[in-house]
Amino acid sequence: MLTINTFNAISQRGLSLIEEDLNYYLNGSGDPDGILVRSKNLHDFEFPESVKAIARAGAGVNNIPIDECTEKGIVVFNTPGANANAVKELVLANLIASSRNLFSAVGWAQTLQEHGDDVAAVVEAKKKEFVGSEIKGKKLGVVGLGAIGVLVANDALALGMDVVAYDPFISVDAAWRLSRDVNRAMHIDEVWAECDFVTLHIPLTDKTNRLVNGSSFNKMKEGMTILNFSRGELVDESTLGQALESGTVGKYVTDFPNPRVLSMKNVVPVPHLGASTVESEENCAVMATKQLKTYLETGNIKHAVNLPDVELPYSGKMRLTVMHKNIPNMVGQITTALSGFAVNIADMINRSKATWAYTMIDLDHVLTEEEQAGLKQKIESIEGVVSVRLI
Ligand SMILES: NC(=O)C1=CN([C@@H]2O[C@H](COP(=O)(O)OP(=O)(O)OC[C@H]3O[C@@H](n4cnc5c(N)ncnc54)[C@H](O)[C@@H]3O)[C@@H](O)[C@H]2O)C=CC1
Ligand SMILES: O=C(O)CCC(=O)C(=O)O
Repeated sequence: MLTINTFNAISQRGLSLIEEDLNYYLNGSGDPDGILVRSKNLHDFEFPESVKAIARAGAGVNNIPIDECTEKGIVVFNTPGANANAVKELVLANLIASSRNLFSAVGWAQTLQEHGDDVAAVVEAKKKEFVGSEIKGKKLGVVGLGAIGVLVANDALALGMDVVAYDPFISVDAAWRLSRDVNRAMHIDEVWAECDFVTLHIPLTDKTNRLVNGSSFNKMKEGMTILNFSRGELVDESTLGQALESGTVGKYVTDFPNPRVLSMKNVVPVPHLGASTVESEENCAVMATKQLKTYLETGNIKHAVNLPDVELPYSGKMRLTVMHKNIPNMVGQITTALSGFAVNIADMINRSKATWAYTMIDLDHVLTEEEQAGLKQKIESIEGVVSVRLI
């Protein structure tokens, strides 16, 4: 039996894939084989030794200590694209709503009951204070052209906007999906200088932390709106307040409110709703659960952030999986360890991603419990090996 524990509210569509499988316990013990999580911060979490994999039902993995997990032999998955449409729709909604002052106007209208039969007259007298602008013909900057950024860029074009985008690391897949009418910014400063709206769709990493900072604000077109549905830390809050105060930034729409940002003027706080649709929660939960179960049951890897995709049709009687550093002579040492157990290799695969690698070897017969323990111990003692499983 395998155990999967969950953090956060995971959609029932995903949970049923565990509950209805007799080989699994859901939230069954303190020593799970796998963890399903959404936004819970796991940086201070003590991972039990039993944990072999974590699946993030969502895109951003900054809540998971990836390097620590990798060193401990834990594979970390996410669900690329599974919530992209939900975020895109909310970004477009906020693009229009912020341009039309919709939230403050609706907030005001909700207070009018006391005017009784005069409500219509009060509305007509005051509505000029909420006059907005159309987004058609305005320039939108999209920073990050991944699953979400591409959808936002293409649909903003359809709404009549000029779109300029910046992503020096765009994938070939994303480039194929991007409309050729999206203009390419060669430097992020072009986005700051030219755009009426900028929307951020990049991961939070050491390199992108405070990507939008005092120097960016100095280059910005006066009064621009920034939409941040990626992560709060991408924007330097120590200089944001002044940029909003001076009007350099006209509005800051953020999915990541905190006390500091809430005290600033012209902030539109959204309570982290980017991925909060029934459809997106189901997509993420189902994808994350399937990836996690596939890894636990077969060793095959799809959409891990710390290892490459590795898939090998099961062709032997028993499977050996080894997660190890991407250094010379690892496969040689693993097969040498196997040679002591008089077992033939039916098939094998080795793939690497940056400094880490993964080797799967199908064996032509089932080893005894004693042989399995001996083999595991031998391979675990190879320098650079962080996880060994026999499935
Ligand atoms: N508000 C919410 O509920 C949600 C927030 N997110 C956030 O949005 C982020 C993006 O999500 P996806 O589009 O699904 O991710 P993705 O991985 O498909 O795309 C990210 C893109 O950013 C680009 N990029 C990385 N560093 C960059 C830089 N310095 N400048 C320009 N481009 C850069 C990458 O090349 C990639 O194309 C996630 O990492 C997450 O933090 C994602 C889903 C829901
Ligand atoms: O699970 C959620 O609601 C948050 C989604 C998110 O922020 C992400 O996928 O990066």
